[in-house]
Amino acid sequence: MAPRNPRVTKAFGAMKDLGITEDKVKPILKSLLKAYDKNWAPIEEENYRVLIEAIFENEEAEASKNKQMDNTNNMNKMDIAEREQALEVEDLHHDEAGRPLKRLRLKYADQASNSVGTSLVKPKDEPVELPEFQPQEVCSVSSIRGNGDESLQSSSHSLDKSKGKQPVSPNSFTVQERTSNSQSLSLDKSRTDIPKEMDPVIVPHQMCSRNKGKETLSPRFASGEGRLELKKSSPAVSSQRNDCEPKEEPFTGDISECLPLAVIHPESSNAEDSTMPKNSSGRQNGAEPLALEPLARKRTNDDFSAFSRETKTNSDVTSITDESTSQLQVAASALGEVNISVSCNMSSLGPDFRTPSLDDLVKMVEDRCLRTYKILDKNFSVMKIMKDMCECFVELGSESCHESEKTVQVKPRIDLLSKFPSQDPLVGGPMHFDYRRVSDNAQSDNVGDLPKVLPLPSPDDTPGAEKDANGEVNVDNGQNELSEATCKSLVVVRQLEVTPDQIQSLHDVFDISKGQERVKITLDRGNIACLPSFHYIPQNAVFQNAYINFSLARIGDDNCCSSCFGDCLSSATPCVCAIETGTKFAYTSEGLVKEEFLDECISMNRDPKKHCQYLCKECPLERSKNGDDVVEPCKGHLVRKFIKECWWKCGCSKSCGNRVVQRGITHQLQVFMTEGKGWGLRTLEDLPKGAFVCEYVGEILTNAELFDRVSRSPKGEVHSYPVLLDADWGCERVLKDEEALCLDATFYGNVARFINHRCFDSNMVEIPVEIETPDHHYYHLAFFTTREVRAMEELTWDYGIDFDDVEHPVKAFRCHCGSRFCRNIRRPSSK
Ligand SMILES: C[S@@+](CC[C@H](N)C(=O)[O-])C[C@H]1O[C@@H](n2cnc3c(N)ncnc32)[C@H](O)[C@@H]1O
Repeated sequence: MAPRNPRVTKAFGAMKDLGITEDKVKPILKSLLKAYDKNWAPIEEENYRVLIEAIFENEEAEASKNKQMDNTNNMNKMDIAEREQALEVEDLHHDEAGRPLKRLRLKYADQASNSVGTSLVKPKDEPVELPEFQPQEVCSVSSIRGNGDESLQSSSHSLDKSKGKQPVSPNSFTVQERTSNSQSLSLDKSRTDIPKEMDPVIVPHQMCSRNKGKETLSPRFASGEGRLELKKSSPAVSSQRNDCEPKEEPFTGDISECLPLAVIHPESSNAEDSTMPKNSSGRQNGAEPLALEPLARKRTNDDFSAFSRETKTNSDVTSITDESTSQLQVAASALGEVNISVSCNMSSLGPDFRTPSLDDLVKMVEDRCLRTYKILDKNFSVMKIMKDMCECFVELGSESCHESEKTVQVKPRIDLLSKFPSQDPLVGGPMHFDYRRVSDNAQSDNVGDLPKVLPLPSPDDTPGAEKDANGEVNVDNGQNELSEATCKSLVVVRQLEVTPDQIQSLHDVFDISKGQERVKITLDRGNIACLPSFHYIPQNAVFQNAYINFSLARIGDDNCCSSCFGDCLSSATPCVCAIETGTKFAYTSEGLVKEEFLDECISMNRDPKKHCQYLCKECPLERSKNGDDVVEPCKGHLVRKFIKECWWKCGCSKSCGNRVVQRGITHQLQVFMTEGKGWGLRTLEDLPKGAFVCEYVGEILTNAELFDRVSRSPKGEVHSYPVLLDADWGCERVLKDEEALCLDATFYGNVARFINHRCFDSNMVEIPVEIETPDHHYYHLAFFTTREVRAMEELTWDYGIDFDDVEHPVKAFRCHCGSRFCRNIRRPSSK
C-alpha cells in the first residue's frame, strides 16, 4: 500500500480530535479536493473549517432526510395527540442526546431550530434574524433548470450583506435547488412536501467571499451523496443577480485562478434570461463581463439534444442524492479554455484505489463500448468522442462570431494523470479536456463582448506547431500553462463555417431519433456534418390542409374486436380485424408478415401492370400537374393489399400479436453514406423475411400542397422522395384536394427518409397498414423485409418510380441501385 499523503493524515487527525471518524471524513475530503482541484489551502484554512462544515451539512442533510421519512411514516399511524407527544419526546431526544457533530454545530447556531437543517433558505417574506456571526455575503441560489423559463429564487437578498470575514454558521448556507419544474421555487425547510428529487444542494457561502473579485467557484455539496461539484456563480446559470459576484471589480484576467467562467449544467442552459439585460448583439450586459456566448445564446431543444442525452435528464439531475452517480459539466473561460468534466460518485472506492493509466482507461472504455453498444467499427475511439464534444461545443458557441473567425484550434487534453498523483489515495477526479479557441481576430479589449481570442498565424506557421501522425497540427507556443500538458494531446484545426443545419446534424450522431424511437438510430461516423437538416418525427403529422379524421367515433363495432381479450392471434377464430386480410391475420406470432401474404404484396409491387390498377375518375395527381384546366386521364394506381391492426377500441391487450407497426422500430438501424446514392439506411442485425423495419413517416400533405411545395422549392433543393397515399384514389367519387394525401419526409420525417430506391429486387416492400382509421383514405406505409437481410446490408425499397415520366413534378434521379433489373439503365440515353 502506498504511503498516505501526510496532508490527508493531518486532516484525519484534526477531525479525529473533534470526534469525527475517518470514514465520515474520507468521502467529504475527497469531494472537497475534487472541488478545489486538489488545492489543499482552502481546506486547511482556519483549522479545516470548510471540511468541518461540509461534514456537518452532510450529517444534517441525511438526518433531515431520515427524519422526514420517519415523520411521514409516523404521521400516517398516529393521531394528533400521539403526534404531539412524539414530537416532544423527539425534541428532548435531540437536545439531550445530540450526536457530537450536532452539538458542535449548535455552538455556531444560536438560531438553530429544532428541525434539522433549518439553516436553509427562509421564506422570502420572513425577515431573517441573523446571528452576529452571519457571513458577509451569501452566494446566490442557482438552480438546475429545465427547458422552461423558470426563474430562480434566492434567499440571499434577504440576508445581511455586512462585510467582514465570519465563521461559517448554519445560517450561512444557501440552497441550490435543482428542479425541472417550470415554477419558481423557494425552498422552505419547514416544508415536508419537498419532493425527493429537489433535495437541496448546500453551498458554504464563504467560498464566495473568499473569491470576491474573481469568478466564484462554489463547491456544492450534494447532500446524502458525499459529493461536491464545482459551480460557478454566473448570470448565465443563475438568473438572479448574484450577491457575491464582483460588481465593481473587473475581471483580473488572472489565468492562474483557472476558474470556469461559465458552466453549462445538464439541462440547465436555457440561457435566454429575461431578467438579464441584453445588448444589441443579444449578449448579457452589465457588470458580469465573463459569461460566454454559448450561454448567452438562446438554447433550443435541438441545439443541446446531444449534450442532453449524453449528460442527464432533468429527473436525473434532480435525483442527484439518490441513484445518480455522474454528472457532466462543460465550462468555458473568457480565454477560450473549455473544460469538460465528468463527475462520478466514487464513494465505493476502497482505500487501495490507484489511479489507472490513461491508456488502460481508454482501452477499457473502448472495449466496453464496442461490446455494450454494438459498435461495429473497430476504429471507434473514446478520444474521438471527446474531441467531437469539444468540436460541438465550439461550433455551438461560435455561431454568432463564426464569420469573423477563420480557424479554431481545438485541443482536448486528458490531464487526469498529471493532475492526480497516484500516491494520493483520496484523489480521483474528473477528466478534463481543455481546448483553446484561437482566431485571427485582434485581441478584444472588451471582455464583455466575446471571449478573448489570441491572434493565430496559420497553424503551420505557429512556433512550436507540430503535425502529428494524422496530419493534425499540435500547437504549443509556450504561452499558456495548459499547453504544457504532459499527457496526450489532440489538436484539430477546422474551419468555422458551420451552418445551423450542420450543427443540428452534429447533435444527432448517437441517435438521430433523439430518443423518440424505442431503439437508438445511429449515424455512421463518417461525414457527420453532411447529414441533411430535418426534424425527426416518429409519427406522421399533418402539415396544414390535409383532411384526416381520427375520431374514435369513426371506428364502429364492425371495425374493431371489442369482445376480444389478450392476444387475438392465439384465439381459435380470427376476429373482425382479420377480415381485411381474408379472415387470416397477416402476422405470425413472431411478428413477421406471413410468407404467403408477403409474397403477394411483393409480386404486386414488382409487376403492377400485371395486377389490377385503379383508375381515378379525375386523378388528383394529374390535377396537380396541370391545374384545373386540362386534367389528363389517370394513369392508374396500384391495387394494394392492406393489413389491419387492432387498436385502442379493440378488446385485446397492447401486446396483442396483431399490433406490430404501431409498436414502432425495434431493430438496430444505422444511417450511413452510400456510394452514389447519398445517405442510406442499413440494418445492424440480421433480419428474417417479413420483419417490420419502419414505416414511412413524414408530413401529411394534400397532393396539391406537395406539388405546390415542390414547384416553389429553390433550384437544387433535394427532396426526399415523397409517397402518395393513393390506395383510395380510385374510389367512385372525385376526391377533393384536401382528401388526396401524400407523405413528405423532406423536412419532418423518420429514418425512412434515408431509404434508397432499388429497382425490382429491393429487400423491403411497402405495405399499407390501417390502424386508427377504418378506411383506406389515410393509412400507414410500413416497410417489411422481402427476404432475410444480413447485418450491415443496405435496406432498400422500390419507389415504383417511372424514370420515363419527365412530367412528374418530383424529378427522377439517375439510378445507381446496382440491380441487374435496373429500370433506369435500360432507359434510352436520349430521354
Ligand atoms: C428518400 S431519399 C433517400 C436518402 C437520400 N439518399 C439522402 O441522402 O438523403 C431519395 C433520394 O435519394 C437518392 N436516391 C435514392 N435511391 C437512389 C438510387 N437508386 N440511385 C441514385 N440516387 C438515389 C435520390 O436523390 C433521391 O431523390
